[in-house]
Amino acid sequence: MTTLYSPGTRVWLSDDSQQQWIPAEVSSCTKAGDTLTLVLVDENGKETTVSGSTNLPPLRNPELLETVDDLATLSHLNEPSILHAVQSRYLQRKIYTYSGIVLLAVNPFETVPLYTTEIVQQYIGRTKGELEPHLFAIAEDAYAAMVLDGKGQTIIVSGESGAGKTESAKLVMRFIAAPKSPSVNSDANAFVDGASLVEQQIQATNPILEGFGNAKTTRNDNSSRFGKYIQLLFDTNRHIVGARVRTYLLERSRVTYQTHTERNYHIFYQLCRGLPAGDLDALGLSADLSQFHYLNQGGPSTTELNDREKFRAMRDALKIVGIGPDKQKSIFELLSAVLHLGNIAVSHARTEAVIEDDDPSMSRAMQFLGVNAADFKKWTIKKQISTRSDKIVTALTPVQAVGVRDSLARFVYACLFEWLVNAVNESFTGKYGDATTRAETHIGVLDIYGFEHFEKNSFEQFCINYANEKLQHEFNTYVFKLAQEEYRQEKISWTFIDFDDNQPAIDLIEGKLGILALLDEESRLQLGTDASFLAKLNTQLDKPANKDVFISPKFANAAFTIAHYALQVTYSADGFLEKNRDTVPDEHLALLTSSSNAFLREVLDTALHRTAEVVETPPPDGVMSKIPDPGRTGIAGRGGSVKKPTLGSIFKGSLGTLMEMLRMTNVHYIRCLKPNDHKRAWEFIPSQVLAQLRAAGVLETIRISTAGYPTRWTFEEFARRYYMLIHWRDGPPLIKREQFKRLCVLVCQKMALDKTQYQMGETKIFLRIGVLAKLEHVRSIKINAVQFLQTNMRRLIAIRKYRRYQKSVIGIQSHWRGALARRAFREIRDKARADVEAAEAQKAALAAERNAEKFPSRSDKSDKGSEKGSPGKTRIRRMFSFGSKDRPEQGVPSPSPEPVPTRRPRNRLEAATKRLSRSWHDPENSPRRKAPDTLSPHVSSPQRTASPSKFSTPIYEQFMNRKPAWNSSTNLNH
Ligand SMILES: Nc1ncnc2c1ncn2[C@@H]1O[C@H](COP(=O)(O)OP(=O)(O)OP(=O)(O)O)[C@@H](O)[C@H]1O
Repeated sequence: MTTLYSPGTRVWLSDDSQQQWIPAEVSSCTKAGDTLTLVLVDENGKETTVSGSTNLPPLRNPELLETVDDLATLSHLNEPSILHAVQSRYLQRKIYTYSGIVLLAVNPFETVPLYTTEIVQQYIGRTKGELEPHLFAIAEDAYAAMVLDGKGQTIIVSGESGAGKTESAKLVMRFIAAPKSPSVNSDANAFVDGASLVEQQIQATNPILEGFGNAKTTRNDNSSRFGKYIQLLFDTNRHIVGARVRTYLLERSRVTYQTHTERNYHIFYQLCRGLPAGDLDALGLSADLSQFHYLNQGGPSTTELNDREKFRAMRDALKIVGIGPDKQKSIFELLSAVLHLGNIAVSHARTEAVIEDDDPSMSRAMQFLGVNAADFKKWTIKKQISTRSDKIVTALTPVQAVGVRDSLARFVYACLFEWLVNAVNESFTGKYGDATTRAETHIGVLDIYGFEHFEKNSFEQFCINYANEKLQHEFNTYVFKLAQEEYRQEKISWTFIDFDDNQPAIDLIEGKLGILALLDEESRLQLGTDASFLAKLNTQLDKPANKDVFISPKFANAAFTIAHYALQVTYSADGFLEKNRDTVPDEHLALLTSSSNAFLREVLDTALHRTAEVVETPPPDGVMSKIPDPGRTGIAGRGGSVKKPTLGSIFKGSLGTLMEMLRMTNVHYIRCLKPNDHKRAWEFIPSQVLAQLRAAGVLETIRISTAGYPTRWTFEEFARRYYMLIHWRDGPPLIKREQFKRLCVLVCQKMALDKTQYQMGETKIFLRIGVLAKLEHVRSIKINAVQFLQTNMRRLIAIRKYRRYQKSVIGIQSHWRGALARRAFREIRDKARADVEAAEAQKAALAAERNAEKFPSRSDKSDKGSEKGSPGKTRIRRMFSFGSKDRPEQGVPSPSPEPVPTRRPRNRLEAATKRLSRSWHDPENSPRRKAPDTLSPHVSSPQRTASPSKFSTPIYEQFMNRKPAWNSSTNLNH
C-alpha cells in the first residue's frame, strides 16, 4: 500500500463540492499501523491531507495511458481515470472510445466529418483496433465475423434518451448495407446522401417508424418511444436479400397524456398540418391543435413547416413500403378516430359517468371506427363483472369512464403501430416474398432505451430498467465467456472469480413470485389496486433473501426500491395496475373486432393474431427461415392468444425471445453517452457522463475485468516496451534474437513481481490491475535518467566541438590576415622603391646636367662619379635601408635593380604585420568596434606612435591606412 502511494504518485482527489475529481500528487506518505496519511498537492499547489486504510484516493494513470483509445488498457481502472480519458478524447473531438468490447460514443450534437465515403472505405476490411475507434469498426467487425463463420451477429446500441442511439444505429446499418467497393461512389458525402437499394428501403422505414413511434420529449425532440431490432438478412454469398424489423414496448400512455413540455406522437401534428383543408374537413380535423384534448396538453410543438414537410416525406415512405393512397386514407381515419375519442366529454350525474348521446366527437370517432355509438357509450360508462353464476353490470365513475375511453384510444393506436411495422416487414421480404427463407445469416441492430432514473419513476421506467437488467446480465455473461475463452486459449491457470451477478435483481422482477407475477395477479383481481399490489410486494418480497435487491419504503409512501446493477431506483406504484392491464374491456374488444371498418379489422387481426412465424407468406415448399426471430411484442403476446395478457407479461415474453436470440449470435456493444442536457456541441459535464457510464454498466464491466487479468500484451509488445528494465547486456540481444517470452520473464523477475501478479500465456503476458502502471513508473524513471545523461553528454560534446572549430577558425584568420598584410606591404614597398629609383635617376640626370654646365670640359669624369653613387642617391637609399639607423654611410651597398632585403628589415616588417593582425584580433582595437577615424594605427596605438620616426611618413600611412582586403564579416573570431 505504501509503495502505491510513494511521493510523486499521481492520484485523483475528490472535490465533493464541485462533484468532480482534481488531479493531485502525493508529496508525502506516512504509515501508522494500517493507516496511511497522505499529503496531496493539487494542480494549484493546494495541500490536502488524507488518511485512512481503505478509501484512499484513486490512482491516476501514467500520461502515456491517459487518452488511450481503449479504456481496458488503462492500468488504473477507476471512475475518475475512465471519465478523464473519455473527456480528454471528446475535447480532442474524438467522440469514440473503446472500453474492451464496448464502443463508447459521445454525442457531438453537431455534424462531424466522420461518415464520408472515404472513411467508410477506410474501415472496410480493417480489424477493430487498426484504426481510430469508430461505429464503422464495430460494424465491420460484425460483418467480418458473419462472413467468416456464417454466425448471426447483433449490435446492441444503448444509452439514455438523446444520447444518439438512433443516429448511431442508422449509421451502422448504412455502413453494413453500403457498397464495399470504392469505385461505386466517389462523392465524399455519398455515404450520407446517397444510398443503395436496400438502404433506401431501410431508410424509408425511418419516417414511418419515427412519425408513429417518436415524439418530442424534454430530453430529445425526436425521441424514439419504442425499442427496435432491425435485422439485415444475407444470403450464402453474403449479399443483403432483405430485412426485418421487430419493435418493443411502444409507450402507449403518450397517446392520451403528455406533460406540458412534451408532445404526442409526431404523426398527429403532421396529419393536422399536412393534410389539405378538404381532407381535414372530411376527417373532422383542424389545423388548430388546441381543439384536441390529446394534443393540447403538451407543450410547444416543432414548427408547422417542419410537420408539413415530414408529413410529405412520410406519405412518400408509405408509398415505398406499399401502402397506397387508399390505405393511407384508412390510416388517417383511424388516427382521427383516436383524436375524436379524446374529445368525448364524460360528465357525471351524482357519482356515475355520463356521455351525451349526441356527443359530436363520439359520433365521428365511431363513424371512423365502424362501431355502433350506443354500444360504445354503454361499455364506456358501465362495466360487466362476471361471477360464477351471473353477470353483473355496474356504473363507472367519470374517472373510470375516462380511463376506459383512453384505453380504447391507446389500444387502437398500438394496433395501428403493429400493423405498420408488419407492413414495413412485408416490404422487406424481397421480390418473391421469400427473403427470410433465402437468408442464411444476419446482422441485427438493436436500438433500445437505456437505463432510466428520474425523480418520479413509473411503470415505463420499471419495464425499461428490467430490459436493461436482462441485457446487462447477457453482457456480463458474454464478457466473462470471452475472457475465459482467452484464458483457455492461452492456457493460463484461472479460477473463476465471483462477481456481483445481477441475477438476483432479475429473479426479483421475473421470478415465480417476483414483481411481475404479483403485478399480474393483482391486475386480474377485480378489486386490485396499486396499494394492494404494493402491500403484496412488501409481504412477499421484503425478506432477508432479497435484502440486497429489494428495499421497501421506510415511511408509508406508495413506492418500492430496486437495487439495479447500475443504481437504486425508487418506483412509484401509482398507476402500475392500470398501465399493466392497459387493455380494452372485453366488450369494447368485441365491438372493435366486429367493426364495419374492414381496415380496422385487418389492423386488429394483424396485431392480435399474427405470430412471428407468419410475418411473411411461407414459401410453397414450406421451408422455414433459418434466421432466429427476436420476437414481437404483439398485442396478444406469444402464441397468438386473444386472451388479454398484461403489458408486463407481453414485455417479459418478448424480452425472453430477444435474449434467446442474442445468445445465438455474436454480440457487439455500442453505448451512447450524452455529454450535456442542453444538446450543446462539445460541452462535457463530467458528473452527467459519469452517471451514464455507471448506468451503462461500463464501470461494472470494468470491475468484472479487473477481477481477472485486465492487461494482456503480446510478448513482443511487452518486450519491446520494457526491455530497458533489465540489464543492458541482456535486453537488446534478446530482442535481436526475438526471444520475447524470455525477456518478459526477465522483466518480471527484475521488477520482483509476485507470481500472482502475472501469468505467461502461449502468446501473451497477462497482468493484474495496477502492474502496468508500476512498470510504466519505473520505465519513466529510467528514461528520465537516460535522457538527463544524454542531454549532458550531448552538451559536452557540442562544446568541445565548438571550441575546436573556434581555434581552427582563429588560426586560419590569423594566417590569412598575415598573408594579406604581407602582400599589401610588398606592393607598397615595391612601388616606393620604384619611385625612389626614379627620383635618384632624375636627380643624377639633373646633377649631370648641372656639372656639364659648370665644367663642360670634364663632363666624362663627372658622369662616371655619378654612376658610382652620388651623395644624394646614397641618402635616399639609406632612408629605405630598414633598421640601418646607425650604419655608417660607407657600408651602404650599391643599389641593385632587385635589392635583397637583409634579415633584420624583414623581421621588423613581420613584427609590424603581426601587430597589425593583433589589432584586428583584439576586440578593443577591432575595426568592427572602432569608428573609422580612430582606426589609424599611428594615432591610436601606443606601439604605432612609437614606431620609428625615420619611416617615410606618407608611405607608412599609406600602408597602415590601407583597408583589409577581406570582408570584415569573415572574422569568425567574433
Ligand atoms: N453521430 C452524430 N453526429 C451528429 N449529431 C448526432 C449524432 N448522434 C446524435 N446526434 C444528435 O443527437 C440527437 C439525438 O440523437 P438520437 O435521436 O439518435 O438519440 P436517441 O438516443 O435515439 O434518443 P431517444 O432514446 O430519445 O430516441 C440527434 O437528433 C442529433 O441531433
